[in-house]
Amino acid sequence: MNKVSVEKISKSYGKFRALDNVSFEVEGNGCLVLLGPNGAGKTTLMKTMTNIIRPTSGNVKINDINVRENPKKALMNVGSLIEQPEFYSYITGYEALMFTCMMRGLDRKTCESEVENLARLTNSKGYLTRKTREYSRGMKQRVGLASAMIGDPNIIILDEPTFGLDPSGMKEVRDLIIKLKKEKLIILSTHLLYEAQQLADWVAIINSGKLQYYGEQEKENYIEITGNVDVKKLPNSIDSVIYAGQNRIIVKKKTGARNSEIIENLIELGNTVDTFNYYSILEDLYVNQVGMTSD
Ligand SMILES: Nc1ncnc2c1ncn2[C@@H]1O[C@H](COP(=O)(O)OP(=O)(O)OP(=O)(O)O)[C@@H](O)[C@H]1O
Repeated sequence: MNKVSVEKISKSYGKFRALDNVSFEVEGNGCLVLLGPNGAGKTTLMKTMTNIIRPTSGNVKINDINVRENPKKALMNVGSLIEQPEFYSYITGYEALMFTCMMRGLDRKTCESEVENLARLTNSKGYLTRKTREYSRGMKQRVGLASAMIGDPNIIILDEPTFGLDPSGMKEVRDLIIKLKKEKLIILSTHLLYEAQQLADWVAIINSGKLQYYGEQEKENYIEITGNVDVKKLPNSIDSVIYAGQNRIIVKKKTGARNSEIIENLIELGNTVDTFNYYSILEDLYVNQVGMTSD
């Protein structure tokens, strides 16, 4: 079972409410992406999940075990990377990983092969023997990611995992998460909607400490069609029109409707179709929930 239950979590810093009665439950394998503007409360939420801070009220349960009451048991199978990873500057990345691994109760030999394997996965092998004070932000991030994966946890919580990485590094990490989420529950925050579109099975949008939206990412239900399409001549396989402009419409298709069938029907009804592609409504959803920064 991989389950995280956030129950009515609030967190105040003095009079300021960083989190306000946030509740949701995520269960299964896949990736939950937390979205929201700077200062929305994403990191604070992840810190309550991993027992780094105590919520003012509410509970987080991992696999039904209360993180506050029984942190060791609740977090036994959880790996995390919260905020920017910092290491003692006088140790090497290898030593930092070995230390974390041994803290997890694994013997030296297992730790050596584990660190070797994670160094390969995160592409950090080339500099692991250097002191961490010499690391760039991206190098630290990769070692931090490796550290979050030590012991092969079933649940991994990552605060902006691609922050500071170069474009190839970002892709490597995204590919790694796509692989990991097949058999784990990943919870991550990001500001990159493209990343969220690629990774998310579920999306939570947080704004000013409140959960504004929680739902599945309906990746395959929305279609963008360009061509000469008349909204009065749409087949039954289309559920609703989200946007209609000149030569471009965005529609929600009916569950189970096949794309080839929709295209055929559109043409039979006298429309012309130039392009037909999946459309992510995540950006529309985000802007609807959060508004533009200049609002
Ligand atoms: N220790 C603290 N003391 C006082 N206020 C804090 C503290 N930590 C966080 N905050 C405030 O709580 C709010 C939420 O911060 P948080 O770091 O959770 O946001 P975030 O959504 O992760 O932002 P970002 O996307 O910029 O990383 C912010 O207004 C922040 O200033």
